[in-house]
Amino acid sequence: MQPDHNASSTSNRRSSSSSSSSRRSSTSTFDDRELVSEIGKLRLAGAGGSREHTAVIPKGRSSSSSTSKRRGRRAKEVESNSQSQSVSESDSDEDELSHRLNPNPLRLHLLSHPERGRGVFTGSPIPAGTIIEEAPVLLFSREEYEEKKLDDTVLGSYVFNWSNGAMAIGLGMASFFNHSSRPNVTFIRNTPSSTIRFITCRRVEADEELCICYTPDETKLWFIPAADDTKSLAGLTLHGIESSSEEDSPLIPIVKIAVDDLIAENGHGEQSVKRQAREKRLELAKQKEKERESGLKDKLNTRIEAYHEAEKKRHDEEQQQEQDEREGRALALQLNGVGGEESEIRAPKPLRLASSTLSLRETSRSSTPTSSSSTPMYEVNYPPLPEGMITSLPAPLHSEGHKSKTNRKSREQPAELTADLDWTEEDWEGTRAKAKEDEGGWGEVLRVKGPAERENDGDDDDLMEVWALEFTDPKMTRVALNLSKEISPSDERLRHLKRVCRRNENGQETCRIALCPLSDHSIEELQALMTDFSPLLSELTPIPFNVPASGARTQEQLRRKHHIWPISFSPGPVVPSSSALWPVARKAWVSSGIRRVLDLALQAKRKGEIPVATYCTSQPSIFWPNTDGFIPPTTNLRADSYDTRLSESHPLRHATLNCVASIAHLRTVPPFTDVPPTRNGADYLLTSLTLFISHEPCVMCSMALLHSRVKEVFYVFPRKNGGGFENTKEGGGFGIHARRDLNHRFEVWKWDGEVDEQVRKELEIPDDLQL
Ligand SMILES: C[S@@+](CC[C@H](N)C(=O)[O-])C[C@H]1O[C@@H](n2cnc3c(N)ncnc32)[C@H](O)[C@@H]1O
Repeated sequence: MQPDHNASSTSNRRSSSSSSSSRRSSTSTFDDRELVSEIGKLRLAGAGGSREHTAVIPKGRSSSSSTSKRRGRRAKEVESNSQSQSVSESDSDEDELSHRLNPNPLRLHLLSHPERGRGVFTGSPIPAGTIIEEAPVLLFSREEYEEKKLDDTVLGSYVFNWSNGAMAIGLGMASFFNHSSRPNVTFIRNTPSSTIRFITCRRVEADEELCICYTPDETKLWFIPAADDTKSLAGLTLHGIESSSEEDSPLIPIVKIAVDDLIAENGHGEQSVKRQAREKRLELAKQKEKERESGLKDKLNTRIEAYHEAEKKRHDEEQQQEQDEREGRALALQLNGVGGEESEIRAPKPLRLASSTLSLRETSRSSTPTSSSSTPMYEVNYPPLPEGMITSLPAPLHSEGHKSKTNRKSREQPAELTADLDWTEEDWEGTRAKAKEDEGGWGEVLRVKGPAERENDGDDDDLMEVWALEFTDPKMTRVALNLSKEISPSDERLRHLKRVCRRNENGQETCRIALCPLSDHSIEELQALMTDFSPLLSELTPIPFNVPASGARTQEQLRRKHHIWPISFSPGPVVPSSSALWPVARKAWVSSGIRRVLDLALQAKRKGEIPVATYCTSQPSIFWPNTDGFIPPTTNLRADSYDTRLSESHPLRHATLNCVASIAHLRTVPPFTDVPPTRNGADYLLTSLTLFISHEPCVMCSMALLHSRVKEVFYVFPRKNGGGFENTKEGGGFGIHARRDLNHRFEVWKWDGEVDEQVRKELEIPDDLQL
């Protein structure tokens, strides 16, 4: 048994163990029990130094009558001693006495399971946290273990990994705990005392098997684990308590016949038999899996049928209910002395009230001009609702209801088509000239890069630190390279780097191998890994080395960065860092948008609002990008808005959300109604539109913009806390506009030109306010 360990040596063991364990069951049960019994005695006599309960397996085979008498006596002792076998049991003399009288209070015993072989079972419930056993171990050094080829013997299935590569055979019950992926017993190795402590990790019921987890990774097991049913006792053979013969065990014939058949058929050596036995087992396992799958299919079909039946029942009930209601209404009409045509009642459909709460009133037919005026119309009057209770949801954004009246409080900012930006190229040139004169004025904008853009653009000369190995002996290259692939296989952060860097330094070729980012390991960890990997590497010391943080997108970058360390070259558009290369017209247009939102924010402040304002518009067509996949914006669609949380006493009336709502509303009125939305609410889309905003939006608003598929955003004042865009290399901020893990990206630009000091002061807002 090699819990969570020794993966390398399990594979050669796999072939042998199950068949050997089965044969063991048939031949060595008696000896095992004897051994366990002796250990039990030793420990009870105090030789093991432990006073915890120890399983005692009676020596030899007794007659079944004497066994059952002993069982009966034991059961009584257990009952009189109660179930309190927990770790915190008191140390009194009385306990000692009861312990001596009752050597197996947990009524542990071995049973043979058809698939798992022998296992430890309990006759009484055991609370969680109970120490089952403190088992002494026999230790083997790894060399001794491998040299003596213990792995190829029966013992191979019973070893625990110990510390420093040593292996241990657990005595007592330790060797008989079978594996379960949902164990009820856990174990702790105690190296100073060379013992393993087994403790229940949950309550164990009477007659349940006690199992430990050999390894959480079941692919490392050297046998095919049987289904996890620690409670199934059916057909099991008792070991130790009742007499058992080899033939009793259902395990023995199955495997024995399999192995014997193979020997008879092939006459090959032991290895071949083991291999074929394993194949046979695999076949059996596959067959079982098939059976399980077909069982699942059956179950699924049953569930589908049950679902259909339930659906049908529900449908029938609904029909019945509707029928009842129709009859009830007709009756009510008759009682009120009006014509009983059920089709004339106009009751709102979704609300169902008991018919006794209904009253009818006549309404004027004139409200429905298309109906004939001869027949009176009736509406159902519901009892009055408590005052202030909202009786309907706000109408969907793209609906008649929204345009006419809604139950929402009327908006202070009705969605209106706002004025276009007022700009000319001359303005820009003028402001630039003036800016020079005054050393102020309007300036450029800077690109705010999200994490996905920074990874790709290769537009910077940033460096990152890695651990590298440096050597001059070319023979080291292979082993060092293999180590680097082992330490950081396909590491995203190193994808742009070539692993090997060769340089001719001072007339000698020096080779460096990049191992991993510096932060991944301490030097001590790395050295330990290197020594483990190959003795050749133990002579080298890893050094921290600066390498380019990204690959190259242009020839110029390649030349520059390659000088430091060889990197990959993936030509492509570089994300510009500023507006410096833009046409003057676009700069002028953007600066007028910025001016607009600052003016609007000042107006909001005058109205007593939080001074944050937005302006959303489409780019003039002369700026439309000439790229595949560009969807032209809805031209002339423009809205502006500011924060109305204070005036509307509504926590969600942030400037950005107001602006998205205004655009959505505008799309529902002429002249933007010609293209109906594909689905309800699709009007919220800001596809290919540009948004100007005075302050960096909060995370919620940034997500709303992402959701709305905005094309680009310009803002003036960054946020210290809680902004959705700014994202530093050190990991601050969210960079919501360009993340690998989100499904839309948009450009974000920050105004880097002058802002009048007075305006800046007026528009200052506390850092902790969400915008
Ligand atoms: C440490 S021994 C456990 C006692 C063993 N059942 C016996 O009869 O001696 C480990 C062996 O038990 C068997 N075994 C343990 N857990 C099992 C499981 N969940 N399913 C099938 N066989 C299991 C395997 O043959 C394994 O090599």
